[in-house]
Amino acid sequence: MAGIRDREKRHFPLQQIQDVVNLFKDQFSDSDEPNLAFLSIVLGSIEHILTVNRAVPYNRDASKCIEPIFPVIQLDTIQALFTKFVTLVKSSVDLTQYPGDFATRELVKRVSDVIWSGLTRAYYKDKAHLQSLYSFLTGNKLDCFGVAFGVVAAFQVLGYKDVHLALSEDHAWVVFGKDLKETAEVTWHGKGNEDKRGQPITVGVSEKNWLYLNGQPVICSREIEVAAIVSAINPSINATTDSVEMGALQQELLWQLYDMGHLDKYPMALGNLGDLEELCPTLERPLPVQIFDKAIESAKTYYNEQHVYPYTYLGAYHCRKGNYREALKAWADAASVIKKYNYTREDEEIYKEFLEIANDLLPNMMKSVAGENASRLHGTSLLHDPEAYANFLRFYDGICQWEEDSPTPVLHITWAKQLVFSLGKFDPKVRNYIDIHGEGEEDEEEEEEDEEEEEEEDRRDLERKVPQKEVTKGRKRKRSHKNSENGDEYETKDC
Ligand SMILES: FC(F)c1nnc(N2CCN(c3ncnc4sc(CC(F)(F)F)cc34)CC2)s1
Repeated sequence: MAGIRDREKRHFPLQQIQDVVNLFKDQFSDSDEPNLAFLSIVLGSIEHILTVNRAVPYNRDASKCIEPIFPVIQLDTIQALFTKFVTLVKSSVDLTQYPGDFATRELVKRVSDVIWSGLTRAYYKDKAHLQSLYSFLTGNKLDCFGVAFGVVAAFQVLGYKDVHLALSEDHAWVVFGKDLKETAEVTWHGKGNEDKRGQPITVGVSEKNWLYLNGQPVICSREIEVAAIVSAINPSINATTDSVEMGALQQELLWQLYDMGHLDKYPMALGNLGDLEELCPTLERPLPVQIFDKAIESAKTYYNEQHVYPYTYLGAYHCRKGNYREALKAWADAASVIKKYNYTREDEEIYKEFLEIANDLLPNMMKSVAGENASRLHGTSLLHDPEAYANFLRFYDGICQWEEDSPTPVLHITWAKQLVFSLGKFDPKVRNYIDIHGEGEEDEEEEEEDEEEEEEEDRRDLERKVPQKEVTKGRKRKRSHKNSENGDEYETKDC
């Protein structure tokens, strides 16, 4: 692994967002890999100054907003930290004990221990700004993602090309070896769970398990690892304020990675970009909904529809915009993904996501729609819309199916109370306009229709031989439409 070369040095000192964008562009400009440790230290040091230690001159005259500032990042600061990381990694691992081009499980565990032992004993693990090597090298603190990323960056320093980051929607681990066939835990997950560092993630562990995305995690290349640290940028200064400069830098870098195609297989990064574009739209760039749809298409194309967040990003966006029909459809689609999983105790994050939708967002949405007199009087309200009702039922059906065969229950009395509350808001007449059948029944119906078509074909044959006055027509097929991507169909008749 080369150190910091002229290719990096010539961009310093970094004085504005464009300098950082150019530095990143340069990292992808030739055959060498982007330098993960170096880039993480750069991003972490900028984030530290813009969010944690905002040495912004306090503006006494409150009427003038504080001029956006950008810290001047000196090369020697970055160089010192990078050297510290390289020294730590190279001095802790005696590579003569690990011959061969590919990493071994023992070496992966060793490097994970090196990062692990560099952490302070006790600290709040889910605090903000603990994701970068800047945090590791200046504060000895990393979050779950940061430890996994640190292991991959360390292997790059040691000259390995096979160790890569694997990302699910709430966990991170590494893949390594010939054809990236091996997997290993390198960090902890959640609270109160023993870490399983060094262990492989077997099919038995990942099957029907949301934490491991049923074997469909994002397997990063070096470029997608850069996208991961850009996506992990946290512009928040406190619970209510974000650094405009840090958010702008993250947005710029994500568009640069997007243009190079490095977000194509990374739905969550596309979701992050969609959220940033909602806050601060970039001229001549796709709209947030288009970006969220790209994330959905990416999850369909590369991850066999096993990812939930692309739909919850879209649903949250539509809910914020008051597009309640579209929000309902996105949430029904999200539930149609989660129903393929069994809920286990380490899935709290996605549980909280669906709990908020079912017991907070949906009821409030129904309340506000029920209050809209005009649309109610004209029957154009969502409460009269059979498609909205069908999506509402599909949402809850998905959650019930999620709970089925799960070792941990999902539903409790609050879910039931909120279901009754939301369900009761729909106009009773809407129930006359939908037919419900699962995937199994639909096959029967299709068989029936196939038989009819065969009979029809026989009649036409007969007619051609013995012309008759009239031939009875097959039964008229009701208009049916795919309400979801996974084959469940809720048929609606023309109302
Ligand atoms: F509206 C909802 F769907 C969401 N809003 N923000 C969401 N995020 C925020 C960003 N986020 C992420 N964004 C990019 N990459 C990753 S990799 C990962 C798992 C772990 F942290 F590595 F363990 C999480 C994550 C997690 C999901 S989902």
